[in-house]
Amino acid sequence: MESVKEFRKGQHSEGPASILAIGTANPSNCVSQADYPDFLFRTTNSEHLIQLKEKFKLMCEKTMIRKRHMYLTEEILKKNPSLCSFMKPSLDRRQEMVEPEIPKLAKEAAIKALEEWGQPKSKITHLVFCTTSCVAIPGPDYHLIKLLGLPPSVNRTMTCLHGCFSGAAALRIAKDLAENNKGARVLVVCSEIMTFNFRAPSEAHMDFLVGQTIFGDGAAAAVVGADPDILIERPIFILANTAQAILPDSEGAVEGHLREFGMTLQLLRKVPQLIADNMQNVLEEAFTPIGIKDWNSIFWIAHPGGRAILDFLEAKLGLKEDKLRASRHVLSEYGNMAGGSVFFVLDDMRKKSIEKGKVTTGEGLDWGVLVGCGPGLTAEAVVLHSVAIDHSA
Ligand SMILES: CC(=O)CC(=O)SCCNC(=O)CCNC(=O)[C@H](O)C(C)(C)COP(=O)(O)OP(=O)(O)OC[C@H]1O[C@@H](n2cnc3c(N)ncnc32)[C@H](O)[C@@H]1OP(=O)(O)O
Repeated sequence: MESVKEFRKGQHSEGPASILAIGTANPSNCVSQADYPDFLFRTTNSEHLIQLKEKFKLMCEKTMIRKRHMYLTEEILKKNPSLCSFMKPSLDRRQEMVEPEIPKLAKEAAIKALEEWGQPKSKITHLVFCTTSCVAIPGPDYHLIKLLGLPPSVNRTMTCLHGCFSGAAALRIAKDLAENNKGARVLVVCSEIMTFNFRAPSEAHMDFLVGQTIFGDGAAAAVVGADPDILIERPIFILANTAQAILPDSEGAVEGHLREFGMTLQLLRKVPQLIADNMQNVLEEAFTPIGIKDWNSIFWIAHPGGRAILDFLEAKLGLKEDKLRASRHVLSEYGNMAGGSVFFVLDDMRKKSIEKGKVTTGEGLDWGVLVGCGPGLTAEAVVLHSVAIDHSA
């Protein structure tokens, strides 16, 4: 009989986990940022708040967001007036709406990732599902298994309410699963429809309004696995190392509580400063084993949390202007879609790297970092290694 030690040896992968495919999806309804103030103040009967609307217009302009996808349309809002008040009880309606939609949107992204991967879905062994938009049992992970027709034996992990660091956290979990279960193929999915955030404007609660200038709806999926069969699988980014930290003196900086009127949102103005001030330590923790200290020598997948966050990060770390290009592009085209955003950035980076004739998926560079910051404040970093691009293929 094999010893436990021998048996365990056979359970580990030989090499590190990689991202083998990426898919993204958004609701078809798309709102231009320039039109959003009219949309918000009209649908919430707030047109009389003339000064607040002017201020909101300016805030929208400063986000550097061009458009966002939103599940909520004027038609849906007309049928659900409780969402258009500031604080009327509306949690029931909000949850009833998103519970079926979160797995549906997740399915769209997952199908694209599975198609790119090109392998039978019966080979998926694990599912990591993240959302901050709904709470239900069984959760959207369960419904996604059914919608995709995945085997009922798939091992599920659901992370709820990790907000904007959930994408990075999901990759950390997927890496651990793939490297500790030989042959595992992990489907990672983040799906957000942020109806909790929509409400009438109030001058007394500006953080709600900041949320309404930046959040967008979207889902992203990836297939993660170690020891790829290079005849049939193509790694895109290798997951080399991970690190998570609660940032010092950041209590209450991003906070939310589920209440009868939806989710509260506390977003302190010092969020961009706090993230920027602490990023050096987060990066050192993640990159010390690799020996990299020059943050301009790596490619960047920063969570597009808001324009000010990217600006502060760039200034504090002395990053060259093009380092956050992919994050700024995703922010501009989709807004902040919480955890899924970093997968949109990864997708953009590998596609642009091919288009521009770069030698690797990381804009021609070898090493890179994916960072997400969210409630806590919690920062999560994933050290990535790019993969060579064969332009002759
Ligand atoms: C959900 C998660 O898990 C994690 C997340 O990603 S949470 C979201 C994280 N994102 C943020 O915190 C947003 C970061 N902020 C920004 O990008 C920018 O501040 C912004 C685009 C919203 C505005 O741009 P700006 O250059 O700061 O404009 P600025 O002129 O200084 O501010 C405009 C108005 O915004 C409002 N404002 C900005 N940040 C605010 C905040 N956190 N709370 C309340 N009001 C705020 C203020 O009313 C301000 O007007 P006054 O100066 O007259 O008070």
